[in-house]
Amino acid sequence: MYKDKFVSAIVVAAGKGTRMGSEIPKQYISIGGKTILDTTLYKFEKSNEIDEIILIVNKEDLDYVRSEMADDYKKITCVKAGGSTRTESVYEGIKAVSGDCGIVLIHDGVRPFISYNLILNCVEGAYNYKACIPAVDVMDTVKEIAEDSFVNRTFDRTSIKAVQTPQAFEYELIMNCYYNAVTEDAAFTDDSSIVEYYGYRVKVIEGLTRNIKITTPQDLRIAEIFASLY
Ligand SMILES: Nc1ccn([C@@H]2O[C@H](COP(=O)(O)OP(=O)(O)OP(=O)(O)O)[C@@H](O)[C@H]2O)c(=O)n1
Ligand SMILES: C[C@](O)(CO)[C@H](O)COP(=O)(O)O
Repeated sequence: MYKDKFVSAIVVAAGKGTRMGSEIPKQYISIGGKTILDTTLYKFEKSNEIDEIILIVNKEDLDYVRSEMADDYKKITCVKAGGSTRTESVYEGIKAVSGDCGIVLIHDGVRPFISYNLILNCVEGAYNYKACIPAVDVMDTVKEIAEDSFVNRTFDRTSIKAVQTPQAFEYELIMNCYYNAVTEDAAFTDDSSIVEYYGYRVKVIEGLTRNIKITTPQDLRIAEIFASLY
């Protein structure tokens, strides 16, 4: 609980890992003796603020996860199949949270290096502002490139941030936004974009550089090092 609010964490792990190109989906690859997904789940299991975990996985992994993984986590209340996009998978999670849920955290199952402090800060942000996301500075210069591969424009980097998860929201706000968004044609790449799309303000807090999304084989090598540190 955070103050008077029941807090649900939705961990989405129903992706195929196309960019990783591994034989098994990347969330089941072991780093430092534990799968990436287990490392992520452990953080939410041990966080003081989290009351329940909703785990979203591929339909074909449901039996394995329910029988071999879910029992290790007392806070997992539901393991459910995701959809063909991240947005669909998240929506399955939102529909599965407990009735008394007040705050929802949505986290990528492949961001295992999240800290307890970041979880707390995101929950606190959702409590205070209804919508809160973590972000870090961008180290490269960011440009918009036209279809002909010539530069259109260069952004002012002081106002550009790279956004992470967990993204945290008041339950009613995120439920209403997702309920409407699933019928939209737009492709949303994070949860905040959906909330922004419906005109709500989203508070940005300091993220964590180690909270990487393991996406490519190179990320996996970095993750091996991080696993021995965090
Ligand atoms: N249909 C989907 C797609 C993605 N995800 C989850 O969303 C997170 C971020 O997605 P990404 O890193 O893109 O994972 P994949 O979709 O597996 O990777 P790729 O895009 O390379 O196929 C991951 O934890 C992934 O499992 C999901 O639950 N359902
Ligand atoms: C939600 C996210 O992790 C925020 O940075 C990101 O947008 C997910 O993108 P992906 O292409 O689904 O990995």
